Amino acid sequence: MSGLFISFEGIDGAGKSTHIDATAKAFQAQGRVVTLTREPGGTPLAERLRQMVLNDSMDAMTEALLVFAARRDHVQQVIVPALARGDVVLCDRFSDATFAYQGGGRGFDWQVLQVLEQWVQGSGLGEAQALVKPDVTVWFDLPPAVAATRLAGARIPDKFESQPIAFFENVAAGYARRQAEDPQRFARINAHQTPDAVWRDVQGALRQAGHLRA
Ligand SMILES: Nc1ncnc2c1ncn2[C@@H]1O[C@H](COP(=O)(O)OP(=O)(O)OP(=O)(O)O)[C@@H](O)[C@H]1O
Ligand SMILES: Cc1cn([C@H]2C[C@H](O)[C@@H](COP(=O)(O)O)O2)c(=O)[nH]c1=O
Repeated sequence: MSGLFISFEGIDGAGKSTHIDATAKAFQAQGRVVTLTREPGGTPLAERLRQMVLNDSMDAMTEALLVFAARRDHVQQVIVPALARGDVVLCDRFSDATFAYQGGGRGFDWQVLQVLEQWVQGSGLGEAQALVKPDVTVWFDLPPAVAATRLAGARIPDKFESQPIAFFENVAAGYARRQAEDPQRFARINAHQTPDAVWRDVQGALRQAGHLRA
């Protein structure tokens, strides 16, 4: 059986985490082995880099280089081996988040991010070849003002969660640009609904793509 790579994306508070466990259970009920992971993170080294990215002040290029360094380790150590075993890999954020947050949110150069993506998710030798990238990206699309209301008081905000709504408008624009560049890969979910309705749409999208049975 071949592996399947699904990423979950959206601005902070959009509702990704609420639905990733349910997605894992749905695949396990169909006899699939699931690898649940996240970015930045997923390996001991990448989790250490996560702490820096989420807590330390730095410029946009430093942030981009650290998240790609974490991704390189994660791809090599976890994602590629899991896909080779035939697992379903469910990843809470992947490279679209870098384009959305560092590209859209921070205004870092989109073309430089595309070069880094080729290097990090390819062979690392700069050769033109198939990238390690999600088969499906489930994008939880939620107005930033609604996400802010959901997060208010829920936990101590990290560096990104403390950003103003204007920042998240730019992050959302980054996600929209990524979707426009690769529309077949994206399942855009209206996350401004009840959790049950969002879950129905997530299942519907994965069924329509032929990955979940009814
Ligand atoms: N459809 C929904 N309607 C109302 N509240 C929701 C909905 N989905 C999730 N929530 C609540 O919103 C908050 C954020 O949800 P969740 O942690 O799943 O978001 P997230 O996208 O994973 O956020 P982050 O990326 O910041 O970790 C939680 O308190 C959760 O219970
Ligand atoms: C992968 C990735 C993530 N980020 C940001 C986005 C979030 O604010 C945090 C991760 O926190 P979460 O609770 O796991 O969603 O990191 C980023 O800026 N760039 C990235 O590439």
